[in-house]
Amino acid sequence: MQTMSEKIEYMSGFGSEFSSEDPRCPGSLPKGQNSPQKCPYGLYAEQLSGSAFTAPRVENKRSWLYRIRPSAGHAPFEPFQKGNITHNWDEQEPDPNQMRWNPFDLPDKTKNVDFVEGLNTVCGAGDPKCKAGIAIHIYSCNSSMGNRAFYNADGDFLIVPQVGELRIKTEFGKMCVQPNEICVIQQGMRFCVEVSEDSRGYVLEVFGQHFVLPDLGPIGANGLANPRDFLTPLACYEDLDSTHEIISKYQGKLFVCQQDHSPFDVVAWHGNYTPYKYDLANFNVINSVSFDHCDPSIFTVLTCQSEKKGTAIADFVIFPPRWSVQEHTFRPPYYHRNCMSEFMGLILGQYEAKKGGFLPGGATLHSMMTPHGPDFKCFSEASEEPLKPCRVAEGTQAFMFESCLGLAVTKWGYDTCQKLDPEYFKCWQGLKKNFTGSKFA
Ligand SMILES: O=C(O)Cc1cc(O)ccc1O
Ligand SMILES: [Fe+2]
Repeated sequence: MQTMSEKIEYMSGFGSEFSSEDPRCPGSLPKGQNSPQKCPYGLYAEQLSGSAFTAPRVENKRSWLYRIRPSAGHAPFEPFQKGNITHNWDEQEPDPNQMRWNPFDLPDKTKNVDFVEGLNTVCGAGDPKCKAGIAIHIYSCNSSMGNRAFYNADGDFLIVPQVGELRIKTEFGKMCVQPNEICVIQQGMRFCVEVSEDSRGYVLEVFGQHFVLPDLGPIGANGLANPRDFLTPLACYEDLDSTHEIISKYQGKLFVCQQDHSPFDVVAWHGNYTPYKYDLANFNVINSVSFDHCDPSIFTVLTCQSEKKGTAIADFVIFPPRWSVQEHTFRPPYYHRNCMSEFMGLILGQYEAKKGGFLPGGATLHSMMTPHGPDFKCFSEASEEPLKPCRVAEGTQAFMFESCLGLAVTKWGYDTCQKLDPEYFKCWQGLKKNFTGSKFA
């Protein structure tokens, strides 16, 4: 695939203490202290806090940015009326049905829509004011943000591109994120998305906590998503004295303000609170090599934990290409009723439990205790297939946002997008009675 990215370099590690200086300004990072009376090169020092000052050391997140001007120099914010972001979870009556969306529309070719204008909330729960909850959005855009920068005061964005490469300028430097890669841009970090084609993807927003790598327990010290495969940008500033717009997502609404310079004017920075990206192809898959279907938590890339031990406000789980070797086992996902909510998306190919109907760029939602599982065709085939070792999910990538919260579907998700498939329930209708009363059916 032709990419528009120049060769971008990154630093490797998850949540590490990084430091980076734009090579055009050697010595721009103050030595031995954060706030010198005068910073090198006449820069301003600014701290970005991603945790309470007093959070335990392992959870303490902050970065120091050395920038041409401090972020405070901007005109007042006013409401920004574009896009379909909402945190009004009462727009629709609750609906426990299994839901499936056909692929969400790419933007109308006659209009220019950027990443922020192209954000639509599908479902969610909770409230950023109380730092509790999540929102799931679909973005669909065809234009770059130009002199616009966005930051989310409410929480963190985990962005999953499905079509189109995103070139993301951040205060920390540049990232290029393609389908089958993801990135996380945490609370408060300013960024600008450039695209050169129709682009679409999914966003998981968490209000309360940051994403962490799951514990590995008996798996040991290595496996699943390895920390060294997470990539953080290198400092790269621009010095532009032209009008820029800053868009803030604050308490579920968008606001815009103007300033007379680029916000991407960070010459050097250090800290452990940064944006990062991850290539899903680097996921080290661990699974049963004897029998039975393991729970999909074995495929957790990142988790955002609730206060309740082991219970996620949101897990980001993938279904990567892998070997399937289990003996005397029904190998696809089992039939399931879950106390958690399961929102699934498809980046590429087909999902093993539903080879028809669930399409790349579409989604499903199986709410709390809503029964779901393999469709009729999958069940019939997998009950009879010879159990040889075989590759599954080759050339595909499905994923799940799993949450302990009950998710409410928005008006956009239910109605405006016009993608909800009323026929979805039919995929389980062919599951007939096989019971004969005799042990050997
Ligand atoms: O398709 C789903 O519903 C997701 C899922 C996958 C799996 O392998 C086991 C349980 C589960 O909920
Ligand atoms: Fe499930």
